[in-house]
Amino acid sequence: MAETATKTEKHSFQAEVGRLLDIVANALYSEREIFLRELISNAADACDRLRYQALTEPALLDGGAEFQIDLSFDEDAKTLTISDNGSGMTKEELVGNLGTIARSGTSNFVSQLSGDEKKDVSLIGQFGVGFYAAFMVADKVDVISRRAGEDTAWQWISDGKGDFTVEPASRDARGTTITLHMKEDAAEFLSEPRIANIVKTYSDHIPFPIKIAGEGEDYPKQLNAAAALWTRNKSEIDEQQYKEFYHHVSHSFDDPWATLHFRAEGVIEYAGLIYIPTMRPFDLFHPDRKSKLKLYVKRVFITDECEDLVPSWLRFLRGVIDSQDLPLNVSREMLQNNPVVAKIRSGLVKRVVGELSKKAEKEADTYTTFWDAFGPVLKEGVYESPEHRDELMKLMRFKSTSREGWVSLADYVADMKEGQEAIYYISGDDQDTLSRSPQLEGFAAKGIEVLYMTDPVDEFWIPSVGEFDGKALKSVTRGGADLSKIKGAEKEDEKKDDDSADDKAATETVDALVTALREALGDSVKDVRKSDRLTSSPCCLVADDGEMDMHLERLLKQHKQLEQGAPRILEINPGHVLIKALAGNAAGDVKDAAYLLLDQARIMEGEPLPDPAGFAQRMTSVMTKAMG
Ligand SMILES: Nc1ncnc2c1ncn2[C@@H]1O[C@H](COP(=O)(O)OP(=O)(O)OP(=O)(O)O)[C@@H](O)[C@H]1O
Repeated sequence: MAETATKTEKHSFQAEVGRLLDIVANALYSEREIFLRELISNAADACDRLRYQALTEPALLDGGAEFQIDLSFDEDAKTLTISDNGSGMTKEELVGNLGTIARSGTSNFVSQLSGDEKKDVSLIGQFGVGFYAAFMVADKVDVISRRAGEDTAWQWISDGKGDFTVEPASRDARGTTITLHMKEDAAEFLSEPRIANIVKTYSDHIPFPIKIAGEGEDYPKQLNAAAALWTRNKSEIDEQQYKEFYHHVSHSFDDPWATLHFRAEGVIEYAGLIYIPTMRPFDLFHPDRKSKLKLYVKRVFITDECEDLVPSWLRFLRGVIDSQDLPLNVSREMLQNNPVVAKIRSGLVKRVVGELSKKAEKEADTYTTFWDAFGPVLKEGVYESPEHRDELMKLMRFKSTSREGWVSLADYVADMKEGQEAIYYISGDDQDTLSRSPQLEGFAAKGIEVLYMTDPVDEFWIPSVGEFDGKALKSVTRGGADLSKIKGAEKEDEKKDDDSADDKAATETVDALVTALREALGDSVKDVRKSDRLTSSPCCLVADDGEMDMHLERLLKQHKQLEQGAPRILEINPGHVLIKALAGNAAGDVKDAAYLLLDQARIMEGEPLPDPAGFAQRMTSVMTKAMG
């Protein structure tokens, strides 16, 4: 930062802003007209913010309590101006808000931008470009802003190429004026019909008048309806208007998957216009898990940080709640543990869960797309809000070993094999790796469906629920798997015939091998036993009943929440040639083989080897012997 004699300060954009600006200027070319929607949206937010602040500090409104947004253009100078009398910004706010992307998770987001236009456009859709959209149409932008309650104004100027300057300026009253110096190829926007059309399309619902300057009696002419959309009758609102309001409140580009517009009347009174988005926002799993619903009181914006308004497992909802019962001067602190807010919350949850249940049944296809985006968040509700557990469990969908698409728990249960008493699942990081797990082999052979649990949250809700419809949820990597009771699709010739004399002898030698392995491995394992769940792999690891699932243990270790895991049970496949050969030689030294089997099972589990050097030595020795 350098200060010159004219008090002009030069600042560089945060690196992420630079990359974002490149993409905004180029990739979003076909949707350029949204620059105006973004700037009007910011102006409206600034008016909302000041209206709230003025509830406790009325002097902030000195100079005019009516809010409005003014547009004007000059064809000769090639400028378009958007001016508001909202909160305005201090010098620090100008530098901070228009030079960085302050939102959490941003660097992560920008690092995902690939330079591939198509992909980037959809990512930006989750993010919203906001103010930076100005550079889609302008090669220079200047912003003059004066914070309500302050005397000085500041001017911010940039060509969007890496840096910006800030210097003192003058402005008659509070608010912000943004002047866009339009690019040669953006002259089309310097026309009243074009501007009027864009405002009508995207910003009709903005609750403040948006006026365009001009000559004659009709001017300044109001271009929008300027009525809060949620206060209007459903019959007066078309789909496009609902969509545009969604874009405004959510700051995203996708379309809503569901729209709930309602009015609750009774003990308490409130209106709601709530949306379920189509796309997962990039910060859905940010640790603060905050909801972004906007709370209004009698049409005055209060806050979008009212955590009690909606449980965190519905934090993907966007939209507005407007209460008639809360006092206008409600402070954000008063909203905590507030009985009115609690009632709104419970009504809202009921409504949303009801809508989801309806859609799950009637629009099964789009419902699974919803589930794919937001299911992992809804699953949190199963253990956070036990009162909704039953309904939420019905809403759950899973990928499984037996089907292409998604399956509900009810459908899983309906398709269970004769003799099957549990709902089987396997948990891990991704379906592809899980599908190759040795523990699934016996289930696959019998055609028993196993659900994939690939969301970290699965490790929490499953133990808290334990069952569905009286059927226990059972991990295929934990406890004994007595599959013999289940009538499967196994081919006749693959069935074990335990009665033959040969097999009896084989069983005895395998038993001897189990004992030898147990001795060789000592405390490295909890036990060694014959497996019922393996068909083609020689061995695998499983957790004992009542012990922590192996995947959860790995997760906790990764997050340094657990130092030492419990020893596992090594299961061996009596039908495998390697095990048969070892069993024939059980009287010999099985130590190397025992550790190689154990390490192999660990590798398949994706677990680090505690003694990689020992593993390499044994491997080398076995290979040398095999070749010699
Ligand atoms: N007209 C304005 N008046 C006052 N503050 C403004 C105005 N325009 C922008 N700001 C400030 O600059 C910040 C950044 O704006 P920007 O549009 O980039 O992001 P945003 O509105 O927070 O979110 P999004 O990127 O999703 O639009 C705003 O949060 C606001 O604090």
